[in-house]
Amino acid sequence: MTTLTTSPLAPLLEHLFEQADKATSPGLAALSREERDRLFHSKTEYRNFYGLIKDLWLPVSRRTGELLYMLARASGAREIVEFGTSFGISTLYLAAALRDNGGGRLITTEFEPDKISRARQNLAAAGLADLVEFRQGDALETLVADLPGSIDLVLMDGAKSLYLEILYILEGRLRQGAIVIADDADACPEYLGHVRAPGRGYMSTPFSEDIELSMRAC
Ligand SMILES: C[S@@+](CC[C@H](N)C(=O)[O-])C[C@H]1O[C@@H](n2cnc3c(N)ncnc32)[C@H](O)[C@@H]1O
Repeated sequence: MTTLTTSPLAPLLEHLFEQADKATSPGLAALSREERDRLFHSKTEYRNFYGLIKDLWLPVSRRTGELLYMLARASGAREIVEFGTSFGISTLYLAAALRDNGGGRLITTEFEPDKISRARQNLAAAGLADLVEFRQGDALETLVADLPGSIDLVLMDGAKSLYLEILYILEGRLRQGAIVIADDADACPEYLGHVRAPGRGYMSTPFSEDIELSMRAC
């Protein structure tokens, strides 16, 4: 029996994935494919882009969620940082792993206030709110202070154009053996270039559904 596979979390996740599937975005529908692509990759207009599509949940898949839970459990993670909370689906998987590891802290950050508020409710409904510290604002600002001295696991799932900048902020605190999971990493070639380059201190491999799985090796 695990927190992930039992009530209240298991039925809650089913319900949330159903809700996520139903969400639509007038903001996204109004954008041309070219404009969508440009904003998605922009390093300066990501705030505008995610504001336009704020009705979408954009959650990790169930498989990726299970992978997050397994990686956090297998590594015995106690200190986790998440970039990109949205409605808190990935947060639920990671917080469940912390609970089953015996406790810890998950710092998660999101700039849409309505999303943070819904994520808070979801974590409370799962009985996992005590493990999560929500930081509202741009991760480039919210993650620069008050971080754990040693980070065990990072999930990158916010604006793809910022993955490398966020990694630079966290890098000095990653413990040896720390795991970094980057969702939709193909959208961020400069990030992939860094974690895959010899001599940068990582082992890294593409893994499942557009994930880059990296480990801080030294
Ligand atoms: C792909 S969604 C995250 C999905 C979430 N991890 C889940 O599985 O439910 C990306 C989220 O990151 C947020 N975001 C993007 N860039 C951000 C930034 N620089 N700072 C804070 N939040 C950001 C967006 O508003 C959006 O809600």
